[in-house]
Amino acid sequence: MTAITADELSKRYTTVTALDRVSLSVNEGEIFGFLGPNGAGKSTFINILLNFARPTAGSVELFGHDCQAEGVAARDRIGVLPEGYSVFDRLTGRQHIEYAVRSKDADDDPVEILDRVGVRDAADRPASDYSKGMKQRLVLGMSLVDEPDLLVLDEPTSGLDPNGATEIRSILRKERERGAAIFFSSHILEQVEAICDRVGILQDGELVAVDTIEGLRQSIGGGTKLLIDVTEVADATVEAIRGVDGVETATVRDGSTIEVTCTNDAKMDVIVELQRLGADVVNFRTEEASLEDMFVAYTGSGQR
Ligand SMILES: Nc1ncnc2c1ncn2[C@@H]1O[C@H](COP(=O)(O)OP(=O)(O)OP(=O)(O)O)[C@@H](O)[C@H]1O
Repeated sequence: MTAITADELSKRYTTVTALDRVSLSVNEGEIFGFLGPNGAGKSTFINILLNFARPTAGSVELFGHDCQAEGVAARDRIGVLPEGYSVFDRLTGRQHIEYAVRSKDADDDPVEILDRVGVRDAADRPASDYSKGMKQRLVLGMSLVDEPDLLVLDEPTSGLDPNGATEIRSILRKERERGAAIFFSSHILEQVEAICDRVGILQDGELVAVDTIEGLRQSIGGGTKLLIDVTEVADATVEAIRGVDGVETATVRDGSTIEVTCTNDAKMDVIVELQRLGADVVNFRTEEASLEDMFVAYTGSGQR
């Protein structure tokens, strides 16, 4: 059974189409990255999952239960880390988890959960004393109560430093190991690339791509990135490279490196074109396309 199944899901506000016929499925036990720039519609999708908003058309199910018509049953097997969550300043970490255990009518050991999210040593301190990373892990811990089969996380690593983000990712990997599916929204590409089995890219409410990272790489033509160091870069040279068959993007990095994403077959054509234009090539090397390169190729926009 799939964890999430969206079928032609649309949401229109008065003047904005926040979601435009989005169809996707998230399998049990996979980490799915839901990626898109600000305003793409990620939170709207999650709000409909949680029945905080109703779709204008289409539907979405959690474990076979319609999120609107059978909201309670749909949410029964999920844990949620909402965007912009807050903690209760006067309650300790332990009291937060105890609260979640009671409200889910579960029987988890709060200390074991605090241990899993790395705040066991601070169990009896008020949450107001916690760092941002600790607060984030504490709220993540609340979402882990009752062993949910799906975790829905809205920007779980936003505002964290790289160490904080790494800690969250390692907790999520352990959740996947025990069989949970994870739906993870983010506009930070590195976060998604580092952990997700599959990625969906949302742009202006439309799902423009959904695939494994490797699959996305293949579909932008093998996804090779060519880095060419030249003594001088002329705009006309970069423009001419963009015109070579098989080239997706060509940009200038650090003033003297031309960065080209292209199919494997186009690599030599790019070098030949540079020679034809009289560019003085000092060095060239290849890299695999990153998720950011793919994001640019799919949405035509930069990161953040
Ligand atoms: N309640 C609302 N009323 C009107 N428009 C809304 C409402 N909620 C969201 N929108 C609009 O819908 C679009 C999608 O917003 P949404 O918050 O889902 O995007 P997002 O991808 O989560 O963005 P971010 O990464 O900034 O959180 C935006 O244009 C937003 O302004």
